[in-house]
Amino acid sequence: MTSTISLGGAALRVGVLAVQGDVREHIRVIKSLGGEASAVRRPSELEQVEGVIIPGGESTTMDKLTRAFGLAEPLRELIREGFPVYGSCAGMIMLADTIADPSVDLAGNPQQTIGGLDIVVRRNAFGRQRESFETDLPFEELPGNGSDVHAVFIRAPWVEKVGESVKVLAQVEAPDTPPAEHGAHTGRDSARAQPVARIVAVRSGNLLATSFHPEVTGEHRIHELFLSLIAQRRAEHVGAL
Ligand SMILES: NC(=O)CC[C@H](N)C(=O)O
Repeated sequence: MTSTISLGGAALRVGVLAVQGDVREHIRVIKSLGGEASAVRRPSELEQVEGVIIPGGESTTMDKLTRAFGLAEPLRELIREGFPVYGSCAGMIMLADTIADPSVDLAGNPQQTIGGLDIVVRRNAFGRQRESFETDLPFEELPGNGSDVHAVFIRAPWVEKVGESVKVLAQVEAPDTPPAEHGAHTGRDSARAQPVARIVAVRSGNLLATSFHPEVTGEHRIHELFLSLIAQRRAEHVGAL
């Protein structure tokens, strides 16, 4: 497939944060769409790219390594300037301003995030019974024919609250489990619970986040949407010169 998302012939340059997690699949999808994709492990590598993907993985580890590699502060600064970032699963947690249930290390310090997205996320929110599942979801703002997205959720977070700047792009029906029972509810509990819609994809300006993993199913439209945010930003910058 050739990309329609390039400007002046130069491919869009996307970095994938490569301190931990599911890096290779994102690089493959961006390349298949005609973009340039590279792993980002050093602050200097951030200067080579026009947008960053924060992949799925384990947000506690990712937080520690992102700070240890000196990437957290430069990323925050870029986000303040409108730099496009897409976070998937643990990446969504890293972009959230607030974690409802952060993990706490032995010294009593809660995990941190890069932030920028005015949302509250809950980690591992779907509980044991639906720890990993797949489903088809309507998803707003996608390029193409508007058909549902096949979404794979792996110990995924959901978004519990969104600020005014945040647009909800997708929701999924899940049993209405009280927070105290997260991770511990039984089949009987969920049979009693009424399903409610949980937010699983959001966008705020150039920040995009999904609870699920589109990169493992051959679904490319979410990456295309992300590339279009980068292309738009490049056009604005060129226009401003
Ligand atoms: N697939 C994922 O990225 C899982 C995220 C993980 N549960 C976390 O809290 O970091």
